[in-house]
Amino acid sequence: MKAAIVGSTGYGGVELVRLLQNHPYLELGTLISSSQSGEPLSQAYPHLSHLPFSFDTLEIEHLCKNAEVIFFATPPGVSSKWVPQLLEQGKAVIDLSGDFRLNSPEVYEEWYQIPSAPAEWLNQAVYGLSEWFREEIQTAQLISNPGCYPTATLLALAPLLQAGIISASSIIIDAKSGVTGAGRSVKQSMLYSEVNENLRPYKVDGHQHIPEIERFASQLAQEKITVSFVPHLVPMNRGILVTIYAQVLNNYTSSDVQEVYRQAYQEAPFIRLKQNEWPQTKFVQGSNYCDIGFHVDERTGRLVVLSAIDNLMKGAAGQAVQNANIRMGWPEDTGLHYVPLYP
Ligand SMILES: NC(=O)C1=CN([C@@H]2O[C@H](COP(=O)(O)OP(=O)(O)OC[C@H]3O[C@@H](n4cnc5c(N)ncnc54)[C@H](OP(=O)(O)O)[C@@H]3O)[C@@H](O)[C@H]2O)C=CC1
Ligand SMILES: CC(=O)N[C@@H](CCC(=O)OP(=O)(O)O)C(=O)O
Repeated sequence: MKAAIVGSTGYGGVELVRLLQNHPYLELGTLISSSQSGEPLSQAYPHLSHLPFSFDTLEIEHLCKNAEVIFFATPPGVSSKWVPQLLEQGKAVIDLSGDFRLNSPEVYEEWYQIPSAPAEWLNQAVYGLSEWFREEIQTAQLISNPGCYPTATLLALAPLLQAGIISASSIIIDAKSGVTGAGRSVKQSMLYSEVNENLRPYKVDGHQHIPEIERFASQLAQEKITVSFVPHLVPMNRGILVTIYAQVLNNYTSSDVQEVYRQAYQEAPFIRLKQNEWPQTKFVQGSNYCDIGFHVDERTGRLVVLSAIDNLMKGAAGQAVQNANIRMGWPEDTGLHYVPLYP
């Protein structure tokens, strides 16, 4: 099956190129760039000079002719303009951007500060948090891939919220990300000299992933949830670590929490429950795993949960391929087998 990648000059896009090279059922049909069309892939990424691809222009007819599934790895506000036309042509679309993750145009415009896709299209999107929306993904025409922070956060929180183990009003999320999370476009704040030897909190007064986390946490818990969420930029390329604090209800113990996670994820090939060491970004680098560990602090009555992912893999391209696999009825881990890197 042929795939198109729109935004293939970016970090999410090039990670999809890496993954599709080793996918037995998906092949690269066309790589789209709005700024470098006609240029060889190797010009943007010299390490890929073995692949005989040049970038193509973004046109509906070209996409439809060269792909059955289309990945958008573009900044906010791009996919919402193109996806409705592709859906009308019967194509399957997996969108890595935030354009279809919220169900209210007003909420999207408040947090993203740009025009939203129309509500009718927002309502067609299925949220691609693979482990929790598998059934819906199987028949979706438009899969809205989750944000990187919401992926790490919701995978850690969902089992606890469903089991009613934590107080829904007590959730605090302390999140850290590597710099590839900000994309490849040039920004002064992302210069080496600005980022290196620095630990930077940002968007402390409101990050666009808050409404996404709250929407799906509330849906999974079946009650309204608000969270405190503070992201930080860490001087490393890849990786997200979130540390979540919440009040434990009814004196639930460590073994209760362990059992809740075990049951939730016993058939989830990419969730690893850590018992003998804490999750770390290095242990998931380049992989589609989400490593989860926890500690029930009996002294304070609080649960601390740690969740680590690679932002470009489980947080973006890896989960997008996992969703394509689920959608097409292939084994969920097709093309995602991982040979660990260390150091
Ligand atoms: N980086 C990450 O860890 C994660 C990113 N995401 C989301 O995925 C999306 C892609 O992120 P990322 O790869 O990091 O971003 P990058 O900035 O690295 O890449 C985005 C690409 O989109 C293309 N693009 C820009 N403007 C347009 C336009 N108007 N029309 C068509 N294409 C355009 C650009 O390519 P060109 O100019 O060549 O067309 C660029 O290469 C974003 O929405 C991001 O928020 C989600 C989860 C994690
Ligand atoms: C380190 C860093 O800057 N990360 C980005 C993640 C962006 C992202 O993935 O945004 P959407 O998924 O909502 O489009 C940020 O915090 O804005």
